[in-house]
Amino acid sequence: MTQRPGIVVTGASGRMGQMLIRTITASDKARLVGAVERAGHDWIGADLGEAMGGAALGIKVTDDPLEAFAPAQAVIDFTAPEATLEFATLTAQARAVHVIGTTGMTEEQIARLEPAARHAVIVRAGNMSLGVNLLVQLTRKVAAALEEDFDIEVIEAHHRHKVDAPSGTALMLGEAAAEGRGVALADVSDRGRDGITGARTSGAIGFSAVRGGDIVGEHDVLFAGEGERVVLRHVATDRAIFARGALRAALWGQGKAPGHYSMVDVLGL
Ligand SMILES: NC(=O)C1=CN([C@@H]2O[C@H](COP(=O)(O)OP(=O)(O)OC[C@H]3O[C@@H](n4cnc5c(N)ncnc54)[C@H](O)[C@@H]3O)[C@@H](O)[C@H]2O)C=CC1
Ligand SMILES: O=C(O)C1=N[C@H](C(=O)O)C[C@H](O)C1
Repeated sequence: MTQRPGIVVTGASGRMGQMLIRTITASDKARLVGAVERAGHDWIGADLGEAMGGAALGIKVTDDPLEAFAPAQAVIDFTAPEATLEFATLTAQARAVHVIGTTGMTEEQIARLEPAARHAVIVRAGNMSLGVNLLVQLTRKVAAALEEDFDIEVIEAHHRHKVDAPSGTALMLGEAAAEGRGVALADVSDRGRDGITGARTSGAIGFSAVRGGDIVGEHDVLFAGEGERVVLRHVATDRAIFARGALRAALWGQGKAPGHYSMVDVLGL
């Protein structure tokens, strides 16, 4: 029997890091082989399980990704843009699959992933859940079916700790709506209205972000016409949906040709 792939989680103490660790340790398809946190974090050197308030796991949290990635077949990374860029280089050197959930990356930062994707598999998505990736497909179809007199607005809500806006998911939905309409999102995107904005620009795709409390993640794509509205909605109530998707991506990527893939590839949508 082939050995279960060994997985390292970066950002181990984070909201997603801890959810990923629980998901991987509960899985019979993968092994957790390492946990990385940023230098100076008070978990460095501690046993991961004990740091999470449970039984020892026999894995020490480290701030040395090079050493941690050496035995790994996959790295699951939900951290921050510059950290993810560093991890991409090191994951490619280890020839491991890099699953990237980090959002808030600029176009320039995304382009900097390409050298790594020439040597290893990268699976990157602003949302790893099955439901959102289905919603992306539906958004493209509805946008293609409706005329431009239906105004498109993407409305998202997240917890008070989220640092980027619009969310990665909102941008995926906006991209899908723009593709459905046959336009480039950069040409029609309308963000952050404030003050005397003037009337809505015809053909714009608008974005609004709500931040508060412990909201896991909610996304509406509103198609507002004269006399009717269509609303496509996804509501996440448990971060486990993202962790399950990320683990699925790490397993899917084993043995695949190097390249930059998305959850649409993983899910076969
Ligand atoms: N694609 C998806 O399905 C999802 C993506 N996300 C994204 O994942 C990212 C993390 O989200 P949360 O877990 O809520 O944030 P968080 O702030 O709870 O966790 C981030 C963790 O990364 C660590 N970190 C930062 N720099 C690091 C470095 N250089 N080395 C090692 N660790 C480092 C931080 O110390 C922290 O523990 C965000 O960009 C968020 O938008 C979140 C949920 C789902
Ligand atoms: O930061 C979060 O929490 C989430 N981030 C992702 C995003 O930016 O869309 C996915 C999910 O909505 C939760």
